Amino acid sequence: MQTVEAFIRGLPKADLHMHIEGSIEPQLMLDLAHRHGMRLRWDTAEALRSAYAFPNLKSFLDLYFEGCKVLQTEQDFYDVTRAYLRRAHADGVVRAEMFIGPQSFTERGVPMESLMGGVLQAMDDARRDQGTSSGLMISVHRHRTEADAMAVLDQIMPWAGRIIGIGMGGAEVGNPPSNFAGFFQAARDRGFRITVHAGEEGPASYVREALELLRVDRIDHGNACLDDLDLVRELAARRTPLTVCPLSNLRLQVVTDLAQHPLKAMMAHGLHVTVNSDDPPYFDGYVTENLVACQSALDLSVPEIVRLVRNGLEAAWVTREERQILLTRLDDYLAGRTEAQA
Ligand SMILES: Nc1ncnc2[nH]cnc12
Ligand SMILES: [Zn+2]
Repeated sequence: MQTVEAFIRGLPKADLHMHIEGSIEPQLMLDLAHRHGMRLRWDTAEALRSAYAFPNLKSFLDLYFEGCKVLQTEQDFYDVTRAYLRRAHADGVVRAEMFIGPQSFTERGVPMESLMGGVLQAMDDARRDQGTSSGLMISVHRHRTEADAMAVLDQIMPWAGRIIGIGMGGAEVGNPPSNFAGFFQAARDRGFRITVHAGEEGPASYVREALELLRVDRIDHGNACLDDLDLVRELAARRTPLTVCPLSNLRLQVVTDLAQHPLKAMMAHGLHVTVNSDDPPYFDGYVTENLVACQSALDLSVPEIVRLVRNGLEAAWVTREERQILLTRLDDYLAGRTEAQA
C-alpha cells in the first residue's frame, strides 16, 4: 500500500511560486560564502537552519536579503538554480516557475549578465538532463520606488524572450499594488504576463487593486481575499489562479496553525488554488511537504489533492501544447495508480 506521501511525491506537479534566492539550502549558503571568503554569522548548516524562526514577513526578509549576499558570480546563480531544479525534480516537479529579484544583486554591482547567464544555463541543463520544464519570472521589490522597478524593466529587455512574466514581492503592508500601476502597465505593454504578491500580510483591498488596477494574470498568496466575498466571486469568475504557499504562511505567522489555513475554504469558494513552495529551505518544505502537511492538517481527500495539483499544471505559463503534455502526464500517473490497485 502506497503512503499518501509517496503518492503525492509521485504526482507530476508544478511549483509556480518560488524565489531562486530563497532556495539556497544552508550548506550551499556556507559553501558560497566560503567561495567568496565571506564569514557568515553561522558556522554550520544546523546553526543556520536554527535561525529560521520568524515572527513575521519583515523578519524573514531581513535574513533573506542577508543571504542574497553570497550570490555574486554567474557560477553562483547557476549553482543555486541547478540545485533547486534537481531537488524539485526529485520532488516530482515537472514545471517550475521561478522568481528572481535582480535589485538585491545589481545594487551591489553584480552585472545583470551574470545573474541571467547563470540562471538560464541551469534551466537549460535541467531541461536537457532531467526533462524539467522551467520558466523565469523577474520580481521587483515593492518597498523600493516605482522608478527603480522601471529601471529593472529596461535592464532585462535583452532577455525578454526568456522571461515568462513579471512579479512583485517584498514588505507588503504600506506598499499597495496601486503604487506600481504605471510599472505594471509598462510591463504589460512590453508583452509580459504579470503576477503580484498580495493578501499575504496585506488586506483584501491589495488583492482587489492587483486584480482591477494592475490586471494581473495570477495572484501570489491571496489569502486575504476571503475577507471580501465580492472579490472572491470576481476571482472565481475570472479563474484567476492563486499561488498559495501554506508552509510559508505557517512559518511567517500568517496563520498560527495549518489547520486554520484558508486553503480548503478557498477551494470551496471555487477559487483556482495552487500549492507552491515560496522559499523552501527557510520554510522547511518543497511542494510535496506543503501538500503532505495540508493533507494531514486539513484532512484533504485524494480528489482534493489531485484537484490542487491539476490546478497548478493548468495555471502554468506554458503553450497550450505543453500544458496538454503536462496534464497527460498527470492523467497517466493516476491511471497507472488505478491499474496497480485493480
Ligand atoms: N513570502 C514572501 N513575501 C513577499 N516577498 C517575498 N520574497 C520572497 N518570499 C516572499
Ligand atoms: Zn513569494
